[in-house]
Amino acid sequence: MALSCILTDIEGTTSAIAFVKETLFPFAEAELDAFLDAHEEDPAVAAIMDEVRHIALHLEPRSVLRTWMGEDAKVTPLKTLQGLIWQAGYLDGRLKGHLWPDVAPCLRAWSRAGLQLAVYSSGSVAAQKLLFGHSVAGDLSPLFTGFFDTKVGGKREASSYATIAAGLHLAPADILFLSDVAEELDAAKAAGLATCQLVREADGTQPCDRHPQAADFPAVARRFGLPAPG
Ligand SMILES: CSCCC(=O)C(=O)COP(=O)(O)O
Ligand SMILES: [Mg+2]
Repeated sequence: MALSCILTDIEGTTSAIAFVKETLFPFAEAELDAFLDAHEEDPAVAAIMDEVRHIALHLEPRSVLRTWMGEDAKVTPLKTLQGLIWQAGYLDGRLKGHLWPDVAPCLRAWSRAGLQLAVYSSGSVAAQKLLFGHSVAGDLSPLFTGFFDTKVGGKREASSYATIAAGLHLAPADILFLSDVAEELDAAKAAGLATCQLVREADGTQPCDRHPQAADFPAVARRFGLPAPG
């Protein structure tokens, strides 16, 4: 199998689920009202609020956003807004993007070897760039040539992966998708991508025997014959 691109999920794959659920999400929830009071008139924020009103007709938009936050709903306007709120936290140092220690060395080795790297997360593209740009391992954003979010579709829909492959100008079979979530891997496999489930003990991932499994990124490298850090 000649892979030319690694497409990676974030939560549960490069980064701890606890970082997303216990740091990022509470940060956005705590800052929501202050952020909206200060920025509701900004065109980007006004467009998000219009989208919320369009989806949840007749409901109070701030309450809708809080309900979605409570449900961890992967709704594009919420994910876009969270990214805008996190920006201030990353820029003033209150937030630092968590990465498991095995991740950055492998990403660097894979990029050095000429593999393309791309991200597909429910978090907005802006949020992805912030996490990798302000990560515990430094600024990794230049390693990536593609960032994809729910604007290409949901992560459990095969068509999203076909859209990503087309966006990267690659055949689906050239791309290896890494994720902890079986339904996302099923969708990627249905679109023709190679798949590998990250089963991270610390995250309590449920193993799925429909896909190759790896405990960390070096195990992905061994399983797929990819370069490993020297
Ligand atoms: C860009 S980090 C924030 C991740 C996020 O908002 C989220 O909902 C988790 O999505 P993922 O697709 O990475 O599981
Ligand atoms: Mg995940």
